[in-house]
Amino acid sequence: MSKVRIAIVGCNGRMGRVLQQAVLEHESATLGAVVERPGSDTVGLDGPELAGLGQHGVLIVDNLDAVQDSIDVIIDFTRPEVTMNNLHWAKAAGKKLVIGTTGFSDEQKEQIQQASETTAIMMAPNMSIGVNVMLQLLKLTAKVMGEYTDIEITEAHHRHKVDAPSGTALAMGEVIADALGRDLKEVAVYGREGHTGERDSQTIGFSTIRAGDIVGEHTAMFADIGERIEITHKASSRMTFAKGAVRAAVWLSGKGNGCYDMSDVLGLKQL
Ligand SMILES: NC(=O)C1=CN([C@@H]2O[C@H](COP(=O)(O)OP(=O)(O)OC[C@H]3O[C@@H](n4cnc5c(N)ncnc54)[C@H](OP(=O)(O)O)[C@@H]3O)[C@@H](O)[C@H]2O)C=CC1
Ligand SMILES: O=C(O)C1=N[C@H](C(=O)O)C[C@H](O)C1
Repeated sequence: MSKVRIAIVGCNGRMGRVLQQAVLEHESATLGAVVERPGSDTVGLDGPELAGLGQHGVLIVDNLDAVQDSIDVIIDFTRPEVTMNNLHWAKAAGKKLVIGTTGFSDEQKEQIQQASETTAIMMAPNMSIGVNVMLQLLKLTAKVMGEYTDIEITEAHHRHKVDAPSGTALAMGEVIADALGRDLKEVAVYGREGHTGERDSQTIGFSTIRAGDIVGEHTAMFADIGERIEITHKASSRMTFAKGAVRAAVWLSGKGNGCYDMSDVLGLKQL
């Protein structure tokens, strides 16, 4: 079988560099293209070589038109506005799209859903296996203990992260709120300061840490009087996200139109 030809958009970024490595190491994938921002002074350079992976003859371009015939699936870990442009391009060009970017507005999420009616899209704020198993554990814990415990979500990331709370923390909140029949928009509390009054038992609290080189850490606490459960995931390497994204791209290459997530890729919905 021929290999799935993957384009990495944002190839010089923290994720872009490990994504190139993960594609090169995957037996069913090949690096079809590497893309950077228009006007980048890295255009024309060998993408993998710049990422410290040796020469592979895949030269950086600054637009997807230039590589349309060399790619099957796009992997995008950039910024929301960049991803939205790539979404429109993918739709017009009939290419499949894996979205790892976080920080979308509700309107942008709606546009992604709409595009998936005519394009295959896989979107997940966290592509590690561990976080997606954790989301299943949260569903179970919320159903058993959520009604009588105080629920707090904390997350920690590196100093360069630009969105907060993380996409993963928000997904954790959504899974828990859904399991409890609550609307996250109504019950989420994003940080506390001053005279806050006592805790409202229906709320789900979020706390954010930005420091140093933390790759990504997430905890959900379900606290009662006398006991509490804390479910934690710690990523210590971006390769865990990159491997998940490449696995998703290869999986998506065989799928029809629709909006999929990591639980589809990992077969967690059948559990
Ligand atoms: N789903 C998941 O599992 C994970 C998701 N993420 C998310 O991925 C995103 C990226 O994170 P990270 O890699 O740390 O960020 P970086 O800022 O390191 O990387 C983003 C890259 O995109 C490039 N870029 C900007 N504009 C364009 C454009 N128009 N075309 C092509 N490339 C462009 C940037 O270039 P320049 O520097 O010149 O602006 C940069 O190289 C974030 O939203 C983050 O939250 C991160 C890890 C895991
Ligand atoms: O920006 C990051 O680095 C990460 N972002 C994702 C998120 O917002 O949840 C996933 C991961 O934790 C790393």
